[in-house]
Amino acid sequence: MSALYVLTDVVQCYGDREVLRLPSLAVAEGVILGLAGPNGGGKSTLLRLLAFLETPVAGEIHYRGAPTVGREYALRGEVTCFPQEPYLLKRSVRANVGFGLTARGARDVRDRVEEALTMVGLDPGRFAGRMWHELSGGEVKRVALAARLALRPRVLLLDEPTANLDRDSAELVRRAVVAARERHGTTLVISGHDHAWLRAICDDILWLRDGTLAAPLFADGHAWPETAEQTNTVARNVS
Ligand SMILES: Nc1ncnc2c1ncn2[C@@H]1O[C@H](COP(=O)(O)OP(=O)(O)OP(=O)(O)O)[C@@H](O)[C@H]1O
Repeated sequence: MSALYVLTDVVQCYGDREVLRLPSLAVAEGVILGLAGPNGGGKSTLLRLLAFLETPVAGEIHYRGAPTVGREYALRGEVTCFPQEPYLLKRSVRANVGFGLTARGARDVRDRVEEALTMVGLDPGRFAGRMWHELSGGEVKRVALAARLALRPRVLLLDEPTANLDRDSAELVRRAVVAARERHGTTLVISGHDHAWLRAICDDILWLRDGTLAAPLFADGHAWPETAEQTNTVARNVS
């Protein structure tokens, strides 16, 4: 696999406070990379940089082999974000999931909406015609995820996608994410506090604390941050 992102000496500050410092980080195309660590560790900040929503105050981000500085706006179309608290448009489930596809002029909107709903475990026959207010909180989250999956993005960045979900819903999200990579080759970066869930799905998990990369967790769980000695190890599949 080749590197999709390469970050070198990246620093991000809010005001005069440094919140992220990454000497070196590479994310391979097609990987599922987890971001773990305590509140305020810098996970969401890193996701915003990978989404090109912010520009670092220092350092370089390369995407698909080219520098990104000055091209952030154009590059945002390559990346789809799933925020911590996704919301739906005041429309039907079908209209919500199809919104981005219709905006892009896709022709097979109906089929792709149904595929995406099925991927998140929502039967299109039961759910597509429902209105946004006829859903539980967990269903809202899965509809919002289906709207992102329907776009078949190259990169999908998920900020705590299982927060407030019960075990069954979290499992459905896990399967949907795996399917996105298997069917469409999507690269996924996922932040979360549910370490067991992350370990079940991620090729690698990075541990961010106080804005720096600490010891890595591996998907097989053999190295927890308390005991690991390695630092600044990054997604292993980078060539
Ligand atoms: N817009 C902002 N302005 C100022 N400081 C910010 C802003 N966003 C985040 N921060 C600060 O940056 C640091 C990293 O925050 P970030 O949201 O990236 O952490 P996180 O690891 O995602 O946390 P959580 O697990 O709570 O979601 C924190 O100290 C936070 O207070």
